[in-house]
Amino acid sequence: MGQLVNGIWQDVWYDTKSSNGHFKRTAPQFRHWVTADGQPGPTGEGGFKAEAGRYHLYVSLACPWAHRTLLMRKLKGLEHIISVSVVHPLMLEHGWTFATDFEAATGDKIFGLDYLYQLYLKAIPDYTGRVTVPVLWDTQKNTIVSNESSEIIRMFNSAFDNLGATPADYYPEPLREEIDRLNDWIYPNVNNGVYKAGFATQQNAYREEVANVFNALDKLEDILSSRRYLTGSQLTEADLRLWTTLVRFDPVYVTHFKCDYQRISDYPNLYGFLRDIYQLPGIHETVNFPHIRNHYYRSHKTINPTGIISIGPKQDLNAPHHRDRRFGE
Ligand SMILES: N[C@@H](CCC(=O)N[C@@H](CS)C(=O)NCC(=O)O)C(=O)O
Repeated sequence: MGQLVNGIWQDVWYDTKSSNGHFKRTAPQFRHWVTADGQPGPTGEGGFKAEAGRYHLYVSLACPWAHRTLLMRKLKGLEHIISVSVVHPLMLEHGWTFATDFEAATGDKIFGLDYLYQLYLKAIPDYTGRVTVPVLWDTQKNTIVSNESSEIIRMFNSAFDNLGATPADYYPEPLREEIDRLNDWIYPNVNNGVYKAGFATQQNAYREEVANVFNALDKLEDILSSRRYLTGSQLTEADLRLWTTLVRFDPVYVTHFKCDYQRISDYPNLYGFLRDIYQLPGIHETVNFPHIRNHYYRSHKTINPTGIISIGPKQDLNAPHHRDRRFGE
């Protein structure tokens, strides 16, 4: 765990002292957009035209943010258009590495690098900042297009549609406002909420953060009691973004991040929603529990110094959910 400072790797843990024990996530710095015609997107520069085989996605199978991008790549049928490298699940003194001594850790398929930070240095030799996954790499311009998953999934949703992507829209125009509103509170309270609870270093900070997590889960349970997905009958990016946290919740966040007031399996609707999406075609192939559980329990030495991986819950994600029948779809 660490970061780059003026192009030099420094092995330091998150600073929570300056924020009264609260964990603060820093903003990603690469914000260009791949677009169908290469015109600039909402941020960054233009020149990143959608082309088959041009872009490469670097992910961790453990990371919920990287998982969003893998889900969208799968649902949009982009596997033959965008290739992927998978980092090793352990993130220790060198940050994410390309070691291959773990099943499904592929190494760096483009450059054969040892560490992910070396990729950031290829983009900006004196880069200062965190070295995070996912990363969308442009093999033509030899740079990082984006390291912000919420934007990468929007690109995947539409930019490659003329190149044979599966025709489906997970950010449909009529639902955009509602999706944005959902994302706006689900991200701080749930996706990042569990990290803020888990990385808190003062009791008050933890109490505040963990309460936010469960208040938000109660609200979500209520929404999902009357509709199959968050905005109704259609699966959208808001569902996918929530889901990558839910699938990690009982196996990791309950014990490792001390989010133990309730499990997802204690919420009938959230648990049904979790199983519903898990059972959609192709989705379970993006889930790798050995990466997920090894990453968290063995990488975060400040909160789990022994590196012992808990036994984990008894959970059958293939059990019937009946949400399709219940909501008439
Ligand atoms: N805003 C980023 C956040 C990604 C992120 O924080 N990824 C974590 C892994 S789950 C990471 O790489 N952390 C390394 C670090 O913070 O040094 C996104 O959504 O793409």
